[in-house]
Amino acid sequence: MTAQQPHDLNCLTVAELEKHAEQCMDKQTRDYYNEGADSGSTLLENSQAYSKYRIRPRVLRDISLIDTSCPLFGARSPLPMGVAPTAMQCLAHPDGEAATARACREAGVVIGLSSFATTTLEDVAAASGSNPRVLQLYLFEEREHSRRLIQRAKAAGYKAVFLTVDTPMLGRRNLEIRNQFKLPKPYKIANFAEDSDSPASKTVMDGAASDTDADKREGKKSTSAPGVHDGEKRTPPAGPISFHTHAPNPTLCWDRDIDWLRKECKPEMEVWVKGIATGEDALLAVYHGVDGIVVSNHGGRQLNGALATLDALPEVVDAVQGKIPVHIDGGIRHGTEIFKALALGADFVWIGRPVLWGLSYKGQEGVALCLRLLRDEFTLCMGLAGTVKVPEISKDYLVKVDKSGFVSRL
Ligand SMILES: Cc1cc2nc3c(=O)[nH]c(=O)nc-3n(C[C@H](O)[C@H](O)[C@H](O)COP(=O)(O)O)c2cc1C
Ligand SMILES: CCCCC(=O)C(=O)O
Repeated sequence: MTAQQPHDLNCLTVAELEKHAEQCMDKQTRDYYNEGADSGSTLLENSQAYSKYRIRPRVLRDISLIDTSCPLFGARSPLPMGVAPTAMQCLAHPDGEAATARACREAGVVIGLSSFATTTLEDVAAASGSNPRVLQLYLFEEREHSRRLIQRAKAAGYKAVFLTVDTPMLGRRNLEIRNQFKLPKPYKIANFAEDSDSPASKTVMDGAASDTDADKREGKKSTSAPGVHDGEKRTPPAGPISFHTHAPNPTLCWDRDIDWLRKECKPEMEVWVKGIATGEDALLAVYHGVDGIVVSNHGGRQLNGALATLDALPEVVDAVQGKIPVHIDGGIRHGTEIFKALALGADFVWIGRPVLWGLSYKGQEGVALCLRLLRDEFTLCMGLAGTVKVPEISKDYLVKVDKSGFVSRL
């Protein structure tokens, strides 16, 4: 990714990228990617939260040399921005996660790979070369699947495991239900294709109609669903691995699971938790020895009515007091918003849907475009605000504007 790259005159903003992507995706994919849980108010507020803050630019500061780099996993990242893990990218483009990985490599931007990717973690590692990658983990009740995945990630040079902690149950996504979402042929939930050798597994892995998913959505009896305690012993979900059945794990808890994960991952890989939204849980994360946290509400796809991530960020930053890095995702659509998140104390941001829009627009080239737009906007914002190094970005550069237009310093 070079600064001299010519503009795509049809697409100069992430908002335009979203419009193009709408034309490129089929309805099932568009609905799955873009929707939030329930009414979608948290999805909306994740973005709107950024407009409550305005930037206080400083001038006459010689900003001729701007350094956008920051520390990440013991090395330096050229930008305080990575690609968030999002499932099933082959829905956006046949090249899927491999295309995203190649664009990330070109830009030097870290890629987060979903457990529920349509490309194996080994193929993504090959497409990444020496570029950093992290594996997002859904820790299954059936530990062996997760243990194998962790070992494979270690062998393939992943820097960290990001345990998603905001999915003890699956959020209610009505469009997904109405569309009877299923992964079309020939795509597979690639990382688990080999784990599923029963005939029943095969149908789901091959992308055929997923009765299991439909049953789960319709509330038919499942061993994994939490509910009123009826005295029966829980048994982990059996059969084909699909995200409806296996990703939500209602048994996850701090003591047993975080300690287990640290033992499995370390020292080769760091252990992070993704989906922290309160100061209390941030403190628990520090207590349990995780290497970092991501303030996230899963892009508004889990608990609707939860606080926008930018609004949750200050209490998390206060609680952590610099002991571990604090990252954030959700609703970031412009480089100035990266600046605002950093000014409020985040060390790094992750970008979800805009990357999927880029991928559906033009595959690898579209992801590269998305990363370039955000990079250029962020660099411009740093310069126009009078900052030349990422650590200089602080709350001194922001004010908050309330509903009546009253402006207050932070
Ligand atoms: C289509 C889609 C699939 C996602 N899949 C995963 C996933 O597999 N694991 C995960 O932890 N988060 C997943 N996420 C959440 C993202 O990692 C991230 O938290 C969110 O997209 C950030 O919000 P943004 O899309 O507004 O940038 C997904 C999000 C979307 C939109
Ligand atoms: C738990 C579902 C797996 C994919 C995902 O995380 C999402 O669609 O948001």
